[in-house]
Amino acid sequence: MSEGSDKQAEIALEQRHVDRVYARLDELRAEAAAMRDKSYEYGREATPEALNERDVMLHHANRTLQALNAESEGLVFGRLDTASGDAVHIGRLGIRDQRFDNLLVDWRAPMAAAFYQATPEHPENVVRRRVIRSSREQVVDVSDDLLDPDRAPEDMKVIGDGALMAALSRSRGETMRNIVATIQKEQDDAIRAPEGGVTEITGGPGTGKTAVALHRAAYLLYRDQRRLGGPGVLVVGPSPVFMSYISRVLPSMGEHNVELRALGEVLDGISTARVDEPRTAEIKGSSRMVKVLRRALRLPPPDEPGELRIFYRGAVLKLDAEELGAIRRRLNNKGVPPNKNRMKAADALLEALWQRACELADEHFRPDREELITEIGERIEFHRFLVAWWPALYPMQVLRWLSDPARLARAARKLLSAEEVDLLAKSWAELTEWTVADIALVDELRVLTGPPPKRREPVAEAEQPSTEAPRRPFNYDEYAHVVVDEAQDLSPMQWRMVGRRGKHASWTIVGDPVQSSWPDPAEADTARAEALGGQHSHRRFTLRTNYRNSAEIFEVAAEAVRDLVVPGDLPSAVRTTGVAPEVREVAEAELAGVTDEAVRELLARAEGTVGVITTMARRAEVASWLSGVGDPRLRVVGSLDAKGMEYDAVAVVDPEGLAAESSTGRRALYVALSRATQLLTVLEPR
Ligand SMILES: Nc1ncnc2c1ncn2[C@@H]1O[C@H](COP(=O)(O)OP(=O)(O)OP(=O)(O)O)[C@@H](O)[C@H]1O
Repeated sequence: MSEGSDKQAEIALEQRHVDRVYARLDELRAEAAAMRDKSYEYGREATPEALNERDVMLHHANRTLQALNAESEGLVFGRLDTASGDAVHIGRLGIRDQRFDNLLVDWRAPMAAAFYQATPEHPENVVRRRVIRSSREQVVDVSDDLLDPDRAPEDMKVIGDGALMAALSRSRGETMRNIVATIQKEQDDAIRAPEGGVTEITGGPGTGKTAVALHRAAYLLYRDQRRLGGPGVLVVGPSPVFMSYISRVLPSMGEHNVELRALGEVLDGISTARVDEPRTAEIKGSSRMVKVLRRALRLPPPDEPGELRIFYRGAVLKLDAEELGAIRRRLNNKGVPPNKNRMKAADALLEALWQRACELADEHFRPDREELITEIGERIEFHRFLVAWWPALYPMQVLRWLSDPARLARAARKLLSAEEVDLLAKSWAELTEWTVADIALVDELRVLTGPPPKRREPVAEAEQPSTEAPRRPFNYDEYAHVVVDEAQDLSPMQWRMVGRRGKHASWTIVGDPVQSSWPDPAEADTARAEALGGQHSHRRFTLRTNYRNSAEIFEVAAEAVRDLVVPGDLPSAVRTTGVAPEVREVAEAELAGVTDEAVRELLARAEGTVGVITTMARRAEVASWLSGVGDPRLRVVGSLDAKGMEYDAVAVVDPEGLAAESSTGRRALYVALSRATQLLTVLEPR
């Protein structure tokens, strides 16, 4: 038989199994739906036992349905043939037939581990590993690795090779796909590492860090649904664009109970994607801000009343600015969050008024302490004063007050330079929308001020809490596991914010120091260590193969940072396409026209997405050059939004400008140049 007809025969063989799996899947769906309907019946009886039973049934039925209804494409993707002659099919979920025999083994089950772990050197009882590729319910291809030729039966067929290469060469769509069929051994080691403590995954661009982190989340949820499922898993990533790009990976594996948040969306009730100029973001992210904010809270409110004057039984009791200042200092020194100190503030004022009354006492005026305190304490004018002098503090308002350079300079004395104060004050004075770096400051202030009285913060229209109520309590901090992607870019203030969400969590931390856009890694490391608390167990995995870029593209990207790193820090790209990137110098006046032309050419040549990456400052300008293109596969992004993203073809416009704009220079360029899977064009203004 020819290789072609052998392959058709093997495809037909697998199709028969796949048909059985889908038929059984239909049965299981029907059973789960029936169970859900039955649980409603139970509810009608309304006894506490029946209601409890109903809730358990309903929860179970809904979870099962959710898992069974996950994207059905590629449900069965692998098969292992063992030395003892058994065949095991591997899939995105586990399915048993009516006799309870395995029709499909979940990729996360121990039985499936050999699919990822077996190598010709250590075949682990596996003779042949097969990757099955399907389109909907139709098997279209099989691809085999023969791991143990000596133990293979005579008639065993081995078809084609390179399931991984085929997967990597395929064009990319809007969203990231799961990689369950082709997870590589070094990746699988990180995915299946124990849950507790901190698991750190590093590696260069395209080594699959994000993919591995998401598959690890799915794996951990599968292995310990009870511990992780309730408290939940949080995944934090750089931008909303990125979160949307990775949003389908977990649901495609049947996992819905994972919260995905960009750094500008971590705090409940407010979300932003706006970024500051690098220098401003750097100051806002620095841990010096903790002290600045602490001090800012101790300052009197901007419209603080200058004196307190109360008429009491013919006497005028007066506290002047100096006396009020001394009372404020004493209250501040107690270290209690100001919103929790409001009663104490009232008591301190009344006590000072009593002292004043004592000083004024004579034969006509004989004040009584209890009487004075009760009477003045109930007066509306006293309360008006208190509200103005010691107002309830709302984090966003406190931050907005710092747009006054004099006020900020007081809070930042000896912490920020005059130039830094100006930059920050200006950024808040010109505020139309909060920035991503502000969110961590607002979160810090939330803790420092303490909870304000239960009245909605007077926020501007754009900052109104989103109407979509979070499923968990506001600013929930009980996640059982937190995944941080692109961790190299978190500022110290952002580490503090994320750390608050995982007080009792185990962690998966994913990043690449070489791609860092944070200028002071040591400061961020300290904040990170604090955020992770006293986690003792710490394991580290390094991924060394770049699966995204063609070798030709990665060669150009690596050039940008070659002299900044040791050779071992750069991954090796495994796939050659024979297509060299195009690097062109263009006169500035012609840049718009040439960009338009180059992008149209990339769209014509690439099957999937095309990304145009430029400086943050020129984003809108470059987008306007391309407004006539009108192809939904085209994306124009600034360098920061390109973090973690991937496109089939990329045009990098103004690479030198991009490096110059970032505080980490060529590292930012390295990120931009390493986004393409197939084609890269670089346009450098002359
Ligand atoms: N084992 C694999 N099989 C198939 N595709 C893979 C595999 N590993 C990684 N990929 C693909 O390689 C690309 C890069 O993966 P990913 O985005 O996770 O890399 P990364 O290390 O996070 O990159 P960066 O640091 O540049 O953000 C993705 O398209 C991913 O699906």
